[in-house]
Amino acid sequence: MSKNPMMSNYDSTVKTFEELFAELNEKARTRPEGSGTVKQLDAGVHAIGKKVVEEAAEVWMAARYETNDEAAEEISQLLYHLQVMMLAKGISLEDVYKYL
Ligand SMILES: N=c1c2ncn([C@@H]3O[C@H](COP(=O)(O)OP(=O)(O)OP(=O)(O)O)[C@@H](O)[C@H]3O)c2ncn1[C@@H]1O[C@H](COP(=O)(O)O)[C@@H](O)[C@H]1O
Repeated sequence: MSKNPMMSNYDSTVKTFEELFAELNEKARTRPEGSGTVKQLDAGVHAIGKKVVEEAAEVWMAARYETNDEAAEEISQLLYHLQVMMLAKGISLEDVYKYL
């Protein structure tokens, strides 16, 4: 069990932010049939940007009116779409982390 209270629900079997980014990079490279990520990338930066804004609004509404678990799910979807945007633009994790 982690000593960090922010990580108290962390389960080592779940996907991390870095692991998802590596998976999405691989999808972009290999372009498997049926991948939603490939479809998003093909739709382009403008369409991906709309998804980012849509998911951000869903995070806001879930945080305001729904449970923490529902808000967490919306946050996961926002993180996913931000990663798709990073891939579409060729922005790496390091490019973002240097500003954190
Ligand atoms: N984590 C995600 C993830 N989060 C959100 N989404 C997509 O983001 C959208 C958000 O869902 P909404 O509830 O807003 O649904 P929606 O508005 O009805 O969705 P759309 O009609 O716009 O597709 C859904 O279409 C999901 O497919 C995700 N799609 C994929 N992943 C993961 O990305 C990886 C690669 O996925 P594929 O490229 O599809 O193989 C896998 O590990 C997936 O689990």
